[in-house]
Amino acid sequence: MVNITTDEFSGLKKVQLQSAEGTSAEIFLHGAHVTSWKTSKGEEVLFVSKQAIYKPPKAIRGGIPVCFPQFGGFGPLSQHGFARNSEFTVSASAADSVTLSFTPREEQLNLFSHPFELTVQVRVGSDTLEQTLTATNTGSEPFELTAALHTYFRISSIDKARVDGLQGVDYLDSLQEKERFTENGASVHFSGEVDRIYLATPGRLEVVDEAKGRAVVIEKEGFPDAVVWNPWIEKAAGMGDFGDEEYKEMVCLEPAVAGSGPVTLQPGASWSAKQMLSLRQL
Ligand SMILES: O=P(O)(O)OC[C@H]1O[C@@H](O)[C@H](O)[C@@H](O)[C@@H]1O
Repeated sequence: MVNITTDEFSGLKKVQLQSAEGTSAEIFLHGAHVTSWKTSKGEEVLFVSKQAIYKPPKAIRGGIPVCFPQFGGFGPLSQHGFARNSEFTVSASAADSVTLSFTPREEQLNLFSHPFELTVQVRVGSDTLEQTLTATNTGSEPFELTAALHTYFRISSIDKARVDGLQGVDYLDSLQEKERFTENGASVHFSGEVDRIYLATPGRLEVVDEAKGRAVVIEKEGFPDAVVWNPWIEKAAGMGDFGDEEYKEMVCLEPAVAGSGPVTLQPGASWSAKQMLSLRQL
């Protein structure tokens, strides 16, 4: 049975999930946007800005925005596509999982003339969260898509956090006109703005939080790339829905179809990709 409630703060509809062991998540119908994933001990793993604006069509700052049918500026649409700005409906549910679906409205089809259905399935397990995107081309012509699960992880302090698993991987540096570099370090550390698209990465990456004594393990399928982002001081100050100091509390690690090239979806065909999040104590 689906548990749809009205969020007290924003007045928006959201779905709450709980696993048998007590892991929980909440997902707003606006954007199929996961805004909370709590361990069975009640500890929040995701970051949401205290200044997030809960006014559709604005996307919520934090949690896991769904970037579709475009990631970033890889296409003609505005940044990250329009799924994160759109209302979804519940198409299936259980206590520990929900499937939300979305088809573009007429004005969106004027911008992106390819009808599709997008579903986002979210499932919680014992200290895990699994999220699957599935897109079906319901039109009569092939189209190209890029996408990401733009996951904001809460960390205790940016100087004690790192991303592991990217050594030897090439990346496009979005701060240097997408120039291509190779990651030499065993870990990505943060001491300034970082905005990189790592290409064809391993399927398992980690956001390690030394101060918390834990790592979030990100396993991904169908998303070749991974974006690492922290806005740092200046960009944080320029964002109206993000606190000036909040860059210290978050790291984005985003499984993506981006720099490795778009996926082409033939008429009637479906594309699916997912991330599985779990925890590892250090
Ligand atoms: O402000 P937005 O549209 O949510 O985007 C946030 C960031 O998202 C990241 O994925 C991009 O790589 C950054 O360049 C961008 O600044």
